[in-house]
Amino acid sequence: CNSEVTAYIGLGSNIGDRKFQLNRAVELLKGAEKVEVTAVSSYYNTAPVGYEQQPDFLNAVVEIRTALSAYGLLQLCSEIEKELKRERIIRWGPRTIDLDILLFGNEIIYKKDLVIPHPRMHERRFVLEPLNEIAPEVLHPVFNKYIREIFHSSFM
Ligand SMILES: Nc1nc2nc(S)n(CCO)c2c(=O)[nH]1
Repeated sequence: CNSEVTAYIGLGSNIGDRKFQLNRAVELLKGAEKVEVTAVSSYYNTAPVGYEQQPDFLNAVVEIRTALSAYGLLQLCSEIEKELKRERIIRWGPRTIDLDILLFGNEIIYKKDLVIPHPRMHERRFVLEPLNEIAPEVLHPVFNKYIREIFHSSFM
């Protein structure tokens, strides 16, 4: 397995059939070239963070093994978002899905269009709870703390 990494993607949806939306995103990741889905967290209903005047989200985290580069994975995530936003079932109207790259192996990337680890993941229970469920022993390469430590310390 030349140059494959384990990466973690955060999924979030708060418009339309949220569960269907997350399931579709997982299916599209499973069907993607150079991507193997190795774990999917439970789906968590979470209160909106940032802008409160919107519906609750359904959030999850997916673990993948991938031979894609970080930019290749970013491209795949935006393709999946576009694909799902394009799909419309009349009764629900627009669908919303976000795919955020949380971790990409131990890589630290700080570019205008790509920052990894995700800069706000350590402040977000809607990320930490599903991530801790499937990857408590993963090390955050910037904080050098295990996900379970960050998750538990975020409730001090
Ligand atoms: N609970 C919750 N709040 C959020 N605020 C924003 S922005 N987002 C979108 C993150 O990409 C979320 C989310 O996914 N879940």
